[in-house]
This record gives sequence, C-alpha cells and structure tokens, in this order.
Amino acid sequence: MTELVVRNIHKYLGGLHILQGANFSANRGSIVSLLGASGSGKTTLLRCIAGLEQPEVGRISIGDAVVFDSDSRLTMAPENRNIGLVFQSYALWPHRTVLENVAYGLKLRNVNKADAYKRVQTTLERMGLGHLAERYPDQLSGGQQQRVAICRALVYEPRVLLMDEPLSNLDAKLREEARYWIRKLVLDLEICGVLVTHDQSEALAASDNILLLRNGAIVQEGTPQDIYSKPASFYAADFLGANNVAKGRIQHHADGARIIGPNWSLNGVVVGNGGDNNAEGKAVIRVEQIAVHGAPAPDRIEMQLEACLYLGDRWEYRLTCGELEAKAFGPKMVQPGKVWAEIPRESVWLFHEAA
Ligand SMILES: Nc1ncnc2c1ncn2[C@@H]1O[C@H](COP(=O)(O)OP(=O)(O)OP(=O)(O)O)[C@@H](O)[C@H]1O
Repeated sequence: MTELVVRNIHKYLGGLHILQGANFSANRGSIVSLLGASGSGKTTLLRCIAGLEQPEVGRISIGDAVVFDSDSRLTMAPENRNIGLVFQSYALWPHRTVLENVAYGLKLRNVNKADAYKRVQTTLERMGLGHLAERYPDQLSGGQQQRVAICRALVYEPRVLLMDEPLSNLDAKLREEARYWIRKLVLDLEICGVLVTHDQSEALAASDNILLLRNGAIVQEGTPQDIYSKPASFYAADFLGANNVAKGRIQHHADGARIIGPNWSLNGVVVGNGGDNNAEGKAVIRVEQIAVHGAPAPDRIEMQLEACLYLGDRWEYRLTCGELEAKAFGPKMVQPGKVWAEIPRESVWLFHEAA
C-alpha cells in the first residue's frame, strides 16, 4: 500500500536549482533508497519530505494526508507529519539516560508518563536495548548509540522513517549487520523507510527500490537487481558495481555492435539511444563478468595477465590487450602470461558519449 507520494518537487538553494522535479512513491513495509553521488540532492529531498526544507514547487503526501502542496500553499509542520528522523550523527543528549533520550519527544508531545514509559520500554526491547535503559550515551558503543537514535525516531510510531546516512559512523562489520536489521525492522513494523546513502552496497542490500539521483533529478528507479543489471545510462552503469571502463568508437553492424580501440575490439550491446556509427563512446563491463581461462575458445579473446593480486576470498587479475586494461576476479592464483578472457557480448554495455 502506498504510504508516501512525492510529486514534481523543485527546490532552489542559494539561487541554484537543486531539485529538478523529483517524483516517486513508496510503499508501507518497504525501503526506498535515495542513492547518488555527493551533491546530487539526496539530503535536500529527504529534508523536503521531513518538512525541514520547503520546496518552491510540488506536492508531498504521507498516508491520507497532504503534508505539502505548493498550489494550495499548504505546509504541515515537521512534528505533524507522522515521520521519524534518523541522522548520521546520533545527536543524543549526553546528560540524559537512554530511557530519557528516547522519552523526551513524547514528553514534548504531552504523552502521559505511564504511557510514555511503556512505549519507550517496548521500543528499547524491540531493538535489544532494554537492559541499557539507565545508561548514558558515553557508556554505549557506536552501534548501540545508533540504535538508541532509531528508537527515538520509532517511539512516535511514525508511518515513514526517514534515515540520512544512518550507518556512516559505524565500522564496516557493524554496517553490514545494521543493514540487515534496519531492513527487518521496517518490514516487521510495516512502515515505509526512506534511506539516503551514497554507498551502493548499502542501497543494494537494504532496499526494495532504489532511486538514483543526479544533479537533483531521479535518473533511474528500480529494484536493486534492475538498477544493477539494467543500467539506463553510463552514470548508472558506472555508479554501481566494480567496473572496467574503456573508450573507443562504437560501430553498428547488422548482427550487433562493436567497440573498437587503438588495437583491440569487443562485441557488445548499445544501451539507450543509439548514436552515429563510428562515434566516440564508452564500454562498461562489470568486473565479475570477465572469466579468465588458460585455453582459447571461440568466444574468448587473448589477453596478457600482467599481475595477480591476492584479496583473501579471491584473486584479482590485471589484464591487458593492447591498450585495453581490464580487471577480473577468479578463485585461484594464475601465473602472469598469456590467458584467454571470456567476456559475454551482453555484458559489454556500450554508451554513446551523450548517454
Ligand atoms: N543551503 C544551501 N545553499 C546553497 N546550496 C546548497 C545548500 N544546501 C545544499 N546545497 C547544494 O545543493 C546540492 C545538493 O546537496 P545535498 O546535501 O542535498 O546533496 P547530497 O546528495 O545529500 O550530498 P552528500 O552525499 O554529499 O550529502 C549540493 O550541490 C549542495 O552544495
């Protein structure tokens, strides 16, 4: 069921057109990620939904309520929007206990003490923090502090949980865990989660839908699988995954397309609008799509293995073919020298310069 609808949001800041017509909707019991390079407008869009910024144009509704509408000049205050907010910095009050930190907002909303206590305890228990209620923030680990910040947002029982880079202060291992339980939490509570992140693996792992932003516009929207495997532009292809990128001229033939470099060429598929035959373009190949073999076969190209690097769980092969440089992964150490690389045509995405 649709919980959040964002329509045609335009926002100017410092005279710049920061959000250029953002549109999306998000369902209850799901997470949508706003993903994009630094400065692409993710935080500004989240702040517009929260009511911390007022767009010049657009309409936002949460549940049945319109919370912003430029046409009718309607702006609902953030505290009435039925949202929970979690930021990168946990911003816990250092001189208040965990319980007091989480209860504070309820006190401001005049929830009676007994009710507030019950709601806080339930929320803390849900997040595995029940036993830490009397501790102060500096007596907690970073991961526990972040959970307290999420409890503080959840205690209002919001319909929409807005999270701005909530995991970026955690170390790599904790982040991986946190992705999992944030996702589980949103699904279990059947709320709508909106997650701002610049970390592609976080967006892929935690979301049901990803909105890829560029220069204040949503350039692609889809499930993590779609965004990863069917990028619509060079920006989308290059932003996600670990990639090999090569420049060349794209030639169109009756049986497909080919990209030609100074002394190499690869069969591929043109993504998006086709350009002129023989025009400049780029190829993107996900690193995991190249398989290295010790013998030739019809669909393999001869390459030089320059180096083999140990990554712990796999090996990284550094390959060249004339001026073409590529990376590939494999399970075992391979001696430098001549190898044959299998690069499926459908994995060589070709983009004309304007794409
Ligand atoms: N108050 C402001 N005045 C002028 N420009 C601003 C203001 N706030 C943000 N911007 C600009 O708006 C653009 C989008 O900023 P925003 O913080 O939304 O991006 P972001 O995608 O969240 O980036 P990051 O990942 O670095 O946080 C940036 O170019 C930023 O410099």
